[in-house]
Amino acid sequence: MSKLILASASPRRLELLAQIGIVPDQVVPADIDETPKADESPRRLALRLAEEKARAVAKDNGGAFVLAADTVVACGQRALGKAEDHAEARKFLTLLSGRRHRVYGGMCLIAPDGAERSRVIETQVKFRTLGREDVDRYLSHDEWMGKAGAYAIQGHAATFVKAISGSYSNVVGLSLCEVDGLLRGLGYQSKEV
Ligand SMILES: Cc1cn([C@H]2C[C@H](O)[C@@H](COP(=O)(O)OP(=O)(O)OP(=O)(O)O)O2)c(=O)[nH]c1=O
Repeated sequence: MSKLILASASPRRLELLAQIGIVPDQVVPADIDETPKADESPRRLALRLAEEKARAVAKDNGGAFVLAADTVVACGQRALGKAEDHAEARKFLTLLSGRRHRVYGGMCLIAPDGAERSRVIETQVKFRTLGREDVDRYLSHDEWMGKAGAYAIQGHAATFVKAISGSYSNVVGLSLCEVDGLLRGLGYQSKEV
């Protein structure tokens, strides 16, 4: 049996893993700087942040599998992380209104022997046109907080989604298809399965 550490403060990621019977032995959020680098694409950003989170936690936790992820919403070449405040959340939602955007899920797994595997999963999401009253109503609740792009597809923002192509769980925070493959690929043995 292997020890698994989830390097994430996201309750969504814990819930998603529970959905497939994976219960991490420990949750250790990684405290890293999530500022994008100059000219860094949203895809590269999601990958780099997932890797940095995993490495930061693995450094102090030998003998365990360490799993980390990062979600970035991309509109054109613009990366939308978590909105800082109401005004920025409004800006993000207005930008996404009526458009197709991409959600990049970076994921990184480090094995006890130091082997590291990472990947980025892309999901395309098309929003319907959002009127001012849609945005006002959405922002009157806290759902936008702490979510890349200032929306939660698993919440009320489901009503914004006209079409989705690719992994749904990737948008929520962790592609279950890919994480299962990654864990099996590096030899993680779950207690549950
Ligand atoms: C687009 C979208 C994002 N999200 C969430 C997933 C992530 O938790 C969050 C993006 O921020 P992240 O920086 O990826 O994750 P986090 O800060 O919540 O946790 P940690 O860095 O410790 O792992 O947005 C949703 O819950 N629903 C959605 O529809």
